Amino acid sequence: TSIMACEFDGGVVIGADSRATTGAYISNRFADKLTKITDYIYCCRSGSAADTQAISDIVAYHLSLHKMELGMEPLVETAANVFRELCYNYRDSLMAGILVAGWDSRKGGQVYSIPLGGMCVRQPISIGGSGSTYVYGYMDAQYKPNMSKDECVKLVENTLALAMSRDGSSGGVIRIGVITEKGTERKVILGNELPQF
Ligand SMILES: C#CCCCC(=O)N[C@@H](Cc1ccccc1)C(=O)N[C@@H](CC(C)C)B(O)O
Repeated sequence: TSIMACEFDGGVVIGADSRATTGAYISNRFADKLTKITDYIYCCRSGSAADTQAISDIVAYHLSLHKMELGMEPLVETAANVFRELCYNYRDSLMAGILVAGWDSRKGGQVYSIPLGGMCVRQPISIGGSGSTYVYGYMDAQYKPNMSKDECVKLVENTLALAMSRDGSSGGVIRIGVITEKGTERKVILGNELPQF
């Protein structure tokens, strides 16, 4: 897996490849690793498909109750904290590297990284999954503060395309999501349309 999330003024951009593997076999070449938690909060999943699906379902459930009690949209940091609580408390039983990203009325666009082990840290830009190891240098070299939405989308597409070309556990299509106060818009870049370097 190669996943990425990037903050910009007014929202976040999220992205993922679409490959699921069972050993060397590609068990799903069109997986959707961008998973809805609330209307304004998504997560990017890496690691065990089963573990990350189960965790996402539990967090979505808790936040749906919290929204009713609160009477307003849940905060992104609240969602990240519920993910962290599960990923840390059950760290010996789980294989899950998750990026939590979304928009709320208090802090706007936010990205929280929850790697294996269950720590939680906010980052303006974050990558994860097996493919991320190949593109840390590219991300560091290309990132600048206060990028526009379109600049973030381009950086996410390019970074994921590079990771997918190097990592055997990443591939397929690139799924992109943009989350702002207006909601979420998604698009797919097909395998034959990926940026070429
Ligand atoms: C059996 C079976 C199907 C296993 C599918 C399955 O979880 N594959 C995993 C790799 C993995 C991990 C831990 C144990 C085994 C196999 C996978 O493809 N993970 C991708 C993300 C998920 C959300 C699709 B990525 O991290 O590469």
